Amino acid sequence: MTYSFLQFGCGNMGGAMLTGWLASGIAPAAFTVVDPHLPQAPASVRLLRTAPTGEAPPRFVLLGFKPQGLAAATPAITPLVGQGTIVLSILAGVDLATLRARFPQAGAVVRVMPNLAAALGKSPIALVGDGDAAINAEVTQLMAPLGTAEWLSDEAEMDLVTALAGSGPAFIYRVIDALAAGAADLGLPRAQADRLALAMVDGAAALAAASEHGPGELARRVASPGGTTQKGLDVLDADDRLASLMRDTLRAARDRSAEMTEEARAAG
Ligand SMILES: NC(=O)C1=CN([C@@H]2O[C@H](COP(=O)(O)OP(=O)(O)OC[C@H]3O[C@@H](n4cnc5c(N)ncnc54)[C@H](O)[C@@H]3O)[C@@H](O)[C@H]2O)C=CC1
Ligand SMILES: O=C(O)[C@@H]1CCC=N1
Repeated sequence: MTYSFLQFGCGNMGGAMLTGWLASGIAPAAFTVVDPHLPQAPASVRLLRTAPTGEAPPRFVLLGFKPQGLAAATPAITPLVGQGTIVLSILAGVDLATLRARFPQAGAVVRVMPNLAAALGKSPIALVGDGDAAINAEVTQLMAPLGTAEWLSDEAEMDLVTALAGSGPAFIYRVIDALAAGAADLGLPRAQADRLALAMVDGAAALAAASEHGPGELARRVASPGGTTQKGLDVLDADDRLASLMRDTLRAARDRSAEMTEEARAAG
């Protein structure tokens, strides 16, 4: 597959996606990055400070800047979006209607919600768009090197999916940090606690991903009756503690995504 790919914004998330694509063997020459601040693009990727002029619209345009930058960025991007262009947007909270209003001439607009593990090909990639089945298949193929594509049946799910799949790594990093901090408080040297917590989470996630069993059954298998694990699980489970903490966390992130949708609509 050859790509003609123009990426606006190559920071944390756009950079992770580009890293994932390049690692999969796609030729760097397939990509042009437009970013006013990126210090350096990966080797052989064309880096421009402003949108190119006089060039034919590419097959893919990726919007990879902050959601609040969409209105200001639109005039420079518009001439590069043709009827044969698929606009891919990773902008949290910017809905298809807003994107379509900005790029009415696009062949399709597709919202993409990845996370930073795209750099390793291990991101969930939530997708929703207004293209046909052939376009969706093409986008699925494009996303394959970054992780697991998951098309949503309803765009309304995107706020919650953003909380879970997009923001989720930050929540897990907090958990890793809290485990290590807890162990340090209870007496382990902090650096050792950090190493142990990270190795444990890495192995536990890999095992869960490889296992035919769900996390509930895996937890049961760790917990010997009358042993240490059950005592800890009793603390997490008491009064629905962990479950309600996770629900509240996701709700807050989801609601912020919905607010951002309104803000992006209001920006015109
Ligand atoms: N950071 C994350 O884990 C995730 C971020 N996202 C979304 O990705 C987008 C980018 O977020 P980050 O990468 O974290 O931000 P960032 O601040 O690291 O990167 C944004 C980049 O866009 C560039 N930029 C700003 N205005 C531009 C313009 N008009 N044209 C071209 N480039 C421009 C900046 O120079 C910067 O390099 C956001 O819309 C966010 O909602 C989505 C999923 C996960
Ligand atoms: O925090 C944010 O708004 C973005 C969207 C998902 C992850 N980062």
